[in-house]
Amino acid sequence: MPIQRRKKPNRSNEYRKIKREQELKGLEVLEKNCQNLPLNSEYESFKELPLSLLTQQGLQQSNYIVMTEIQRKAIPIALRGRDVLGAAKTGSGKTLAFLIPLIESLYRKSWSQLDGLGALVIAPTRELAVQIFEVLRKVGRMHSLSAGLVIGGKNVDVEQERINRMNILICTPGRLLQHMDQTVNFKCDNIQVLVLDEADRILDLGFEKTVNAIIENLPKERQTLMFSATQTKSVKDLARLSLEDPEYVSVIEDSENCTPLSLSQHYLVCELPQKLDILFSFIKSHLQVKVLVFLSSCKQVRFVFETFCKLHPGVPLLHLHGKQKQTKRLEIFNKFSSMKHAYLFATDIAARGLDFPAVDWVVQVDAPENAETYIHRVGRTARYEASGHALLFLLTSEEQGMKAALDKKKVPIDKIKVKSSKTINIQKQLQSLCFKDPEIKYLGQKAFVSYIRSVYLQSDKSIFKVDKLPLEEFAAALGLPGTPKIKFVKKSQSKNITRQIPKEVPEGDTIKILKMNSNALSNFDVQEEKRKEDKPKTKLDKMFNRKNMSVLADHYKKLVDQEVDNIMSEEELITLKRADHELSDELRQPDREPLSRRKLMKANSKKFIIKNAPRGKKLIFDDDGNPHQVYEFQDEKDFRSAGDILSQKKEFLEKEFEVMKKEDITDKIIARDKRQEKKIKKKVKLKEELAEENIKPVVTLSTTLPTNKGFHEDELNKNDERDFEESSNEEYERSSNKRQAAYLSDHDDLNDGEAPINKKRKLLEIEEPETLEDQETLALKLLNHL
Ligand SMILES: Nc1ncnc2c1ncn2[C@@H]1O[C@H](COP(=O)(O)OP(=O)(O)OP(=O)(O)O)[C@@H](O)[C@H]1O
Repeated sequence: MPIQRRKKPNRSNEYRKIKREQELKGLEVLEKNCQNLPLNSEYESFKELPLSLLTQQGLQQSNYIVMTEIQRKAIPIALRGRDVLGAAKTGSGKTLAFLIPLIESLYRKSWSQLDGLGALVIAPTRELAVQIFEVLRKVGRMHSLSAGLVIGGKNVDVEQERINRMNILICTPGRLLQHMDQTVNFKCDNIQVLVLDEADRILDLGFEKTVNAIIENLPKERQTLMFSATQTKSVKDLARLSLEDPEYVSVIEDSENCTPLSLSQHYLVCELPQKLDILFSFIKSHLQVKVLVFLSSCKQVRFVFETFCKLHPGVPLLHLHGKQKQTKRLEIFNKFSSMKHAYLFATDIAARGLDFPAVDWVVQVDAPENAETYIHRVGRTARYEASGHALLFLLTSEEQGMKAALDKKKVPIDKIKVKSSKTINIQKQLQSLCFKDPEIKYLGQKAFVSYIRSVYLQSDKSIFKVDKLPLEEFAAALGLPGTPKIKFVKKSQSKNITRQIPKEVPEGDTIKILKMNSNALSNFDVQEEKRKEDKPKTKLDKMFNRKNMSVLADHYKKLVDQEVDNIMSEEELITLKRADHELSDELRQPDREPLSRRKLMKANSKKFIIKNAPRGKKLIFDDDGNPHQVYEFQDEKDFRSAGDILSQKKEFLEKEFEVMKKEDITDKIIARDKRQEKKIKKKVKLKEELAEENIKPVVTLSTTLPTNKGFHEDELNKNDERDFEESSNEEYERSSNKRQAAYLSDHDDLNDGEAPINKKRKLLEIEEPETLEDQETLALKLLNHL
């Protein structure tokens, strides 16, 4: 009797099974508790909520114990799976209010890497996305979910490789849409939770179309959470479209004002030329503090930063704006976060969501575009339970309009007076800096133009009045020897100028300029009379118009000749809202003016053609003989600023290794195809030769011999083909495995299963010939055999 073996109990398997059952039971209970969570209870701490142990541990280790008001109200609703539209003051903890439900939702669904992307968080700026990512890393540290940051400014290929492995993505809208369009296998059809942080800003930045396109790519059955400190009509419109029966949670409406109670807010009224004197005096009298200073454009920020650094105020100065490289921006963000006493000059890039710890003051040297931006800017101080101060500089012409806008938004702000006796005048120092350093002068000119333009572009004309600005005095206050040329022309003349929009401008931007001209040019237009300017008037103008002049000529050209270009390149302007963020690179062809006969003849003259013929470009050839532009190669300064040499080298080698790997695969495929082609040719030739000698070829895999009687030639050929297919599929792994062939004489009997050698048959096992040597050996063997 056969002995029946008893199966050994596999302890680890059983243990795992029991554990899994317990986990599932735990998840069921958690789900039930969430669904039955009473919403009107006054929860105080996170412990009172039905959260997973892993989240509880993450919160505890990050010192998040007691909930803030928005967390108390929003988290229970979101845990029940409802959509939430949340509004709460700056610094009140909205980030956790959406991150906790997001993590818990995926956890309760036992989300794993196999399930793919489960949650998306969209933020308006890269810095904010990085910050959210850091909070997620802190509170989600005990979970095994994978999370990635998709924010642009980095290599798309690297992101493309990793993006498909993520469960949670924190991203900026443009880059996310780019991946949706370009990344193979990037799937969003399993998304469970979508978060839009600072939704109003996303829309303000002109990302409405992008967000709509993203939402269209997401499954309808999902939870959507939208948060901001300010809610605009456009957010409510978006909420109506993308949220399903949302719960509106607001802790602003209940309170008397919409800024933190621990924030003291003041404004002062001054004239434009006094602004920098007052700012410098403020810095000199507040050295032991951490201050965020807002200015209206990148050029303003750069000029104030560069000049104030040279004036040595006695406190570290930093600057942050959108024209800096991403790595630099993050470096400054981290540096300012870690510093105790410092001044950061910034554009509105730092206005939203950023959580710099312990900022004492927010000083707004240039007025915000509206009350919402004011609320977000001052929200960088007095965060969570800290206190803070805010100071706003207003021009006399701005006071009434801005005060009314702030009152309407319930912003408690008091007026203070500036003691002129205590103000330090820095005009002479700035003049001397501009005189000594053309770069500073150039920056000053650009700062001047960009400020005037930013005022001109503001949409709220009840606050911003460009015609009230004292231009000459302002230029002098910046230390400039003269007032940069910004001509104000009448509306009719501006029409001509808009037709001369350069080719390179994308269609969206063109529309934007046209719109601006049509609604904002009732009295003035910040354009110069292009036609007149085309002809150099004075010797100086001629000199400046000559190419290859010093840097100043270019600066002059940029300031005077290319005002239109400048307007369009200034993306950082507060009110310059991008009309179209689609990834299309269609360019608009400008309308061209008809040429006169004289001009036409001139254009066709030989001299003109030779003079204007395209010049050859200097190219550098690499090792493979491919040409490159000289400036494709990075200059040393850029190279050094990109990080230390070793890590750059490592990164470079890794990238090149990836490229080599891909190239290797292509080479292998080409080589394989060539080999196969060669083999087929040889086989056909061999078959013909054998047919002449009355021998039939039978090709088998090395170990098997056919046992069926009556293998017809067709079948043999089929077998032959299949063999090739197998070989092609396994080529990479088994390219060294050689197949063997057996050649049988026509009257050999293969039927009876006996060893064919016993029969009167000629069996010869040889290796498939691959090289010339193999072929010679095969020919010899065949000759011997015959
Ligand atoms: N429950 C909590 N306990 C302790 N600190 C908290 C809690 N919730 C949030 N914070 C802290 O409060 C600060 C502000 O939080 P957060 O950045 O989420 O605010 P916010 O409402 O998103 O602000 P903003 O509107 O400016 O984006 C952060 O430093 C955060 O660590």
